[in-house]
Amino acid sequence: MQEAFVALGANLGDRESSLTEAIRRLQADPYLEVRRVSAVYETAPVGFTDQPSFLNMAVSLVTELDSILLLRRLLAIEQEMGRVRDIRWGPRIIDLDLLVHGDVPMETSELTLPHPRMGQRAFVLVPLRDVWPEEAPFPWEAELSAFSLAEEGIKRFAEWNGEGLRKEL
Ligand SMILES: Nc1ncnc2c1ncn2[C@@H]1O[C@H](COP(=O)(O)OP(=O)(O)OP(=O)(O)O)[C@@H](O)[C@H]1O
Ligand SMILES: Nc1nc2c(c(=O)[nH]1)N=C(CO)CN2
Repeated sequence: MQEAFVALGANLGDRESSLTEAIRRLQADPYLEVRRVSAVYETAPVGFTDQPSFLNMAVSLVTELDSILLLRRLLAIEQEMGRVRDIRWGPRIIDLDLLVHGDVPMETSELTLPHPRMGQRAFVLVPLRDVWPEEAPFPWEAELSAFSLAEEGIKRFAEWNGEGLRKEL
């Protein structure tokens, strides 16, 4: 069993329902065991900026699957939920990115691990920090502490209460 970390994002339609649905699908997958679920953050769009703000979160899970099979299950969830691919970095109902799986880096045309852009993305590192094991050093601590969350347009939006999202008051 190896631990994996997955980033989730949504900025089209009912963002909260999409994230809830994606987590339910991960939890229902017999090959995956979801361990921790981060808080939900509302984040300003990065890359292609003329699009609605995102909700972002992260989960940790354990699995016997190899990294490619794990990625394919994540892509299948995106597809089943109706994700349409058009603009690169453009708006989407749901996005599931594999950030890290075990400690083996890899680079193929289908999958690069760790995710090649994660260190530059506060919207990934902030939720990832929530689910990173306390006993292990967080490898992107320096990158994370260099971000100003206000400047990055990141604010805490909701929590996962085990079944769904609970809005922060
Ligand atoms: N670590 C990874 N996680 C997810 N997809 C990856 C990864 N490495 C390579 N890919 C490949 O990238 C392809 C495009 O992914 P996707 O459409 O989610 O990109 P994006 O979210 O628009 O941009 P970004 O990759 O910058 O997050 C996937 O089909 C997959 O084969
Ligand atoms: N704030 C934010 N910006 C993005 C996001 C995202 O999830 N959150 N995903 C992108 C494509 O991977 C591009 N830009």
